[in-house]
Amino acid sequence: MRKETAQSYDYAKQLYAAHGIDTEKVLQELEKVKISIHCWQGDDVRGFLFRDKELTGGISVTGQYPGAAQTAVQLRQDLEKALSLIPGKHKINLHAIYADTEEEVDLDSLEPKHFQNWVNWAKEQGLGLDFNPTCFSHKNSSDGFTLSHSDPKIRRFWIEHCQAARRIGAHFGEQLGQTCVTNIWIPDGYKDVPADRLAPRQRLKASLDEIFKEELDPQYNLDAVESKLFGIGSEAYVVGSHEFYMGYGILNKKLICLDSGHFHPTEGIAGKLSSLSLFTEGILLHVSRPMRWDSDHVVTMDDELVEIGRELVRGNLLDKTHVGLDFFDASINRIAAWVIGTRNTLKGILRAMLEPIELLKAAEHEGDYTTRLTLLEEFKAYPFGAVWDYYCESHGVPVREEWLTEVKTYEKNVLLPRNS
Ligand SMILES: C[C@H](O)[C@H](O)[C@@H](O)C(=O)CO
Ligand SMILES: [Mn+2]
Repeated sequence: MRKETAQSYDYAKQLYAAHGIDTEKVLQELEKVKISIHCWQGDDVRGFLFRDKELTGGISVTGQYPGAAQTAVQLRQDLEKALSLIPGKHKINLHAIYADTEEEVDLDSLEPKHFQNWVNWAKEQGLGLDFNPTCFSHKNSSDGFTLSHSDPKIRRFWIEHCQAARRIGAHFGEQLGQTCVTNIWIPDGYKDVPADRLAPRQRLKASLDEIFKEELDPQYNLDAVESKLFGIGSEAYVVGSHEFYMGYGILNKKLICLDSGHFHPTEGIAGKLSSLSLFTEGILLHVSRPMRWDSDHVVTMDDELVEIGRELVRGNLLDKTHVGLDFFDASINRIAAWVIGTRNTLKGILRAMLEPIELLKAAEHEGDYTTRLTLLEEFKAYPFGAVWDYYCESHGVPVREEWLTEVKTYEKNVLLPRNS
């Protein structure tokens, strides 16, 4: 441990201790937080199954930064690099299109064997895996509808894909000894105001009932459902809205996924966590950064991230919440994107753990809002960065922006040659 890191940490430790905050305990708690890092930042959501297919489903990646992973081997190599720059042990979130197989296989016929290379790798690295059926970028989703499609044949295809995905998820959980969260998101919706909002929702509900009919051991697989307000081409109506999935998830004991980019442009998700936690089996977060729309910018230390961290920590919700990321930016180095977004998410949680929660709650309880505001504001300048640096260094990962040098070297030696 470098002298300056240890000294700054000791100073910070004393400052926090004066308010009853035990930084050693806080870091033990932070150690338990696993972030589910989405693989799709590494290759702009292309996957390996249908590489000639354009990205559809009302989502979009912009930017032309060189060095995107072209193969599963490259993607794993890039993830390893990113993981080496992030403190703690985490999970990797795969989409079905990331099957690593020589076989020509369609989404409805996917099996665990098509992901065995991922499982072997995750075992070697001590990582967990999460999973998602890919209900977009496919010929059967070309008109924007999948599980709520009016054609029963198309619906059947997507039902079978989601059923297959859950089995793959359970396989991950069983093989890796860490529960896999399998999350269903579909793009279904209309560009313009529909005449019938109900029928597609009835069909979606029936499809989900079929998908979840097979009982899977919750120790291996947990199901989640993800809503959205609008996408490109589904501006007027999305079948799987927040209200739809909130009802479905509560009634059917599924995790509800909140993606921070999937609500009204000024609506945050932090304030929803306490309410949801009272009624749901659990929550899945897709921490993202919407800019004017669901633009999936890299997560930064903005007010929303700070609030999400606070709600998770103050409400003791970390045990009930699976914290995943969801952004894809091709205008910057993709490994840097993972590192910035994941380190920020951990830092947001750490910052919240280092606030004088009991003092704040007591002040609020007594109606002493002056003390509440004073503490909140003064703690913004407390040296949480010194505690973070200590955490990074004690985990053998670079402190502060030092990690960038490693990413730049990797870019020169590994990423840029991919494009030559
Ligand atoms: C790749 C997508 O971002 C992901 O499946 C989904 O979670 C989403 O957020 C779509 O907007
Ligand atoms: Mn999402």
